[in-house]
Formats: sequence, C-alpha cells, structure tokens
Amino acid sequence: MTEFSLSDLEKIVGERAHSGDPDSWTAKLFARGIDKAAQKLGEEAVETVIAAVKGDKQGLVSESADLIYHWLVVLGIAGIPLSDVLKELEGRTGRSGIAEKASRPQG
Ligand SMILES: N=c1c2ncn([C@@H]3O[C@H](COP(=O)(O)OP(=O)(O)OP(=O)(O)O)[C@@H](O)[C@H]3O)c2ncn1[C@@H]1O[C@H](COP(=O)(O)O)[C@@H](O)[C@H]1O
Repeated sequence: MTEFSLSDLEKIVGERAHSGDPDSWTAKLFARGIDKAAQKLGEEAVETVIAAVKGDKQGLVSESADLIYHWLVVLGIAGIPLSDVLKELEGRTGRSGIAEKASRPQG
C-alpha cells in the first residue's frame, strides 16, 4: 500500500502551477486556463470510461491517474481546495439513502 495521497498530489500541483518551468505540464495548463484544463479533464474521463467498458484493467488504472491529476488541476485553477470536496463527501456519509445504496450489491 502506497503512502502517496491525493493531498500530496494537490501540493505538487500547487507548487508546479506557477513554477514557470517550460517543461511543466501543470504550469502550461494553469497558464492556458480553465477552458483547456477542463477540456483535458473531459478527455481523460472519456478515456477512463473506454478502458472500463473494454475491461482493460491496466488502462483503467493509468487513465484514472490521468483523470485524477487533471481533476486536481481544474480544482486548483478554480481555487477550490481538495479539502472542500472531501468535506462534501464526508457530509454525505451520514445520508441514509446513500449509505443504503452503497451497501446494496450492484447488479
Ligand atoms: N500526474 C501527473 C500527470 N498525469 C498526466 N500528466 C500529463 O498530462 C498530459 C496530457 O496527457 P495526454 O496523453 O492527453 O497528452 P498530449 O496528447 O501530449 O496533450 P495534448 O496534445 O492533448 O495537449 C501529458 O503530458 C502527461 O504527462 C501528468 N502531468 C503531471 N503529473 C504530476 O504532476 C507533477 C508535476 O508535473 P509537471 O508539471 O509536468 O512538472 C508530476 O511529477 C506528476 O506527479
């Protein structure tokens, strides 16, 4: 089990965002703005869906990583900390409907 967390990645994204490093993809996305970053997020989402429906497990892992990275970039450009999303998720854990759904076998 890795110790690496989304919070670690959020920190890296924040550090690279305004690094001015011409080789930094993160810096490029921040410079190009929310439209380009959101477009990339959408593309990665589609690629994740394709890997899932194809049953491509390694592809699903790799595309999920791309998706989560681009999602954190979009959050960063929008000025929303990861902790806001985690708080939102935490707030949902008490909702009985959702808890029931999560415990039901999928089919
Ligand atoms: N996790 C990632 C990560 N995942 C994907 N990518 C980049 O996302 C880009 C987009 O992927 P695509 O396959 O769509 O690339 P592309 O076809 O070249 O892009 P376009 O032609 O569509 O513009 C690629 O350049 C990938 O390298 C990432 N870039 C950075 N990170 C993390 O961010 C850190 C800082 O990276 P830099 O900002 O590049 O220094 C890295 O150490 C990583 O931890």
